[in-house]
Amino acid sequence: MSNKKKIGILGASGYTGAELVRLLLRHPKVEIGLLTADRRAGQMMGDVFPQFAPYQLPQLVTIDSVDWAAAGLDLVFCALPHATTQTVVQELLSKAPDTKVVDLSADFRLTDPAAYEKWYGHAHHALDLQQEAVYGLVELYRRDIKKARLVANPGCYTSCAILPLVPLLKAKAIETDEIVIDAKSGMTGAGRSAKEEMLFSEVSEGFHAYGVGHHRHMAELDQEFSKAAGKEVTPSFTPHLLPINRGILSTIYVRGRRGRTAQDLHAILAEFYAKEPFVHVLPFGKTPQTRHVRGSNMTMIGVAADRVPGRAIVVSTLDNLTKGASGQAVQNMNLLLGFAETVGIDQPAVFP
Ligand SMILES: NC(=O)C1=CN([C@@H]2O[C@H](COP(=O)(O)OP(=O)(O)OC[C@H]3O[C@@H](n4cnc5c(N)ncnc54)[C@H](OP(=O)(O)O)[C@@H]3O)[C@@H](O)[C@H]2O)C=CC1
Ligand SMILES: CC(=O)N[C@@H](CCC(=O)OP(=O)(O)O)C(=O)O
Repeated sequence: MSNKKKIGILGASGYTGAELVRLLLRHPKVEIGLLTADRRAGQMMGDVFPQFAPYQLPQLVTIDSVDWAAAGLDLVFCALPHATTQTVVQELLSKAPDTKVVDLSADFRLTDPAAYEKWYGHAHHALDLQQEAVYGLVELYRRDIKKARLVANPGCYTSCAILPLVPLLKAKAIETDEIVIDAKSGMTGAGRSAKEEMLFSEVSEGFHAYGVGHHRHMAELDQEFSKAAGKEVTPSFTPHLLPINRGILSTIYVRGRRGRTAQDLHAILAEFYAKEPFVHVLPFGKTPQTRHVRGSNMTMIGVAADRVPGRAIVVSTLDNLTKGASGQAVQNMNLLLGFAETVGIDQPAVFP
């Protein structure tokens, strides 16, 4: 009998679900025991994504057909649309309370029920689980994640901004009311379901901002920044849609506090992440590109001086499907199941 841990992926026919399959196929300590889909239930992964055709994988089934108590799953990844997730996770944990869950949606990321209701437009349906969930950004919450049952994997834009900014806020090294995050994402960030505004002809050869002044990731940024600073922080944040498949790059403008220079801010980040396997701080003045992290679980951060006295420019990049979603989720799984943190996710970016 295999002593590998048995893993389920809900929403395996979507982009983050498929990225989980890609990563777990190379993971030596787990086997995939369940894959679910909605419209594509009944198909094989190789029918939906031909790159998986050579691999032995379970057939895609509906969530309703799963008997959670009998499934014998050690851990379930939930890669479903927002709001669908809450009732599914509630049902799963009521029938199989020892199963660990890593949820990739936003359903359990916000600790304040009022903030959830405000930003997502409806009351939360599983408030007890919302309170139980641990925010799954490993570099900041490693100790809590190891003890958790339900982990709320962070958003992709938010990871790309929280990783560079939280150490600076914790060190009280930047002014909290002058943070500007100018973020750009590739199109897989929007998921695989067909949407008119995501057609090639609507996005290629162009570039635009969206969610201007009201994107829901602001709630997550406010939560994590305020916690780090010990006071309310509301940054400016504007997402843009890039006509590329994978990658987020954020250009972040900050002002050093009490005479802190850009070099001081760089030193804080370099020290904070010196031992982290998935965050790389570049030498001062150098900035990363999305292609340096494509397909890897790495976040790259660069810091440079602004010509405006007292200000610094921080550039941060990650792959939205990997460190921004499924790679981060596997990093969480490794902690939850007691594996070394880097197993299965230590490959470098694809080249070129
Ligand atoms: N894409 C990204 O970069 C990131 C995504 N996320 C979050 O991860 C989650 C998944 O995103 P993503 O993979 O992009 O989404 P996709 O739209 O690509 O995939 C959604 C998956 O959920 C299934 N599904 C849809 N509706 C239902 C339903 N009502 N009941 C059961 N299953 C359903 C789909 O099945 P079928 O294919 O059969 O319709 C598909 O497998 C979302 O909450 C998203 O916000 C988080 C960070 C980054
Ligand atoms: C390019 C694009 O559309 N990106 C998505 C965010 C990515 C994501 O999935 O974040 P959540 O998990 O919080 O939904 C958006 O702006 O809605």
